[in-house]
Amino acid sequence: MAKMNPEKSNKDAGVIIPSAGTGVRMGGGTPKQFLEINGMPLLAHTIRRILKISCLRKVVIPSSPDLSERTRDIAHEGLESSGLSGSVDIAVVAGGDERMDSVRNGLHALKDDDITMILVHDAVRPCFPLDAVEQAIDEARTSGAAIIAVPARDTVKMVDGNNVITSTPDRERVWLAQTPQVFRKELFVRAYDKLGDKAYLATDDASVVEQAGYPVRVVHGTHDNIKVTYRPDLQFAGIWLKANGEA
Ligand SMILES: Nc1ccn([C@@H]2O[C@H](COP(=O)(O)OP(=O)(O)OP(=O)(O)O)[C@@H](O)[C@H]2O)c(=O)n1
Ligand SMILES: C[C@](O)(CO)[C@H](O)COP(=O)(O)O
Repeated sequence: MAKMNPEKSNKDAGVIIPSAGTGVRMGGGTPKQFLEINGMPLLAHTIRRILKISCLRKVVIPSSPDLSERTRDIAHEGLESSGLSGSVDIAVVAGGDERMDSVRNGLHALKDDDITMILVHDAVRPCFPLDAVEQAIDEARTSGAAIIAVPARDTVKMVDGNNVITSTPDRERVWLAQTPQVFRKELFVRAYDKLGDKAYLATDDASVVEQAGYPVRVVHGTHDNIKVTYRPDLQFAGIWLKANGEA
């Protein structure tokens, strides 16, 4: 029987970092994950912080094929600077048309790996809270699925096609989904299998699991954990990363 590398033996998680978007809302031609913040691509910041999660064994990055080499270079630089070359594997795979297609491809690359937990984290969320992620991993180990989210700060309105308010949901029960989102591998695979070819567009990973009928818990995140979407978000992320010792 093949001997397990001792540096990997206590690591049982894989992370999918979907990075195949084109950044339409950011504009400007360069996909936002390659824009520089404090002298480093946004994707590099996200990877370096993700590598601080102690149970990670494998990082899978869905990327558009023309940018896969650049993506691989950024990922390997991150791995080397974190001193984890011997204990974490990296794979870059093809992304898909929608975020959920990219995640599906990432999941395919992890299917046969000897891991029990899967995290999914946007390439463009570099300011996530590590302690909350560890809590979400613990929660998902026990209950199957947990995501980082924050309660709504503002009053929420449901609005019809004519911009008329139709209802005001109870704010106490409205949470905004972020990433990382964490799942037991066998449950996440089953949820995607259950979807099959159904035409269903999930804008996050928990939705796929909810559709399959499994409960997903929320763990309190932070409002700082923004998804870099518009130009000013780059500035916020730059300040946050400096203030938190991340270059
Ligand atoms: N087909 C897609 C679309 C998105 N993503 C990734 O999913 C994350 C969140 O998506 P979003 O912020 O919407 O990124 P973009 O799709 O690039 O942005 P936009 O919607 O403005 O075009 C990003 O890391 C993005 O690269 C992906 O891997 N594959
Ligand atoms: C997964 C996500 O980041 C959770 O908030 C979000 O749903 C992604 O949405 P987008 O349409 O790809 O920006």
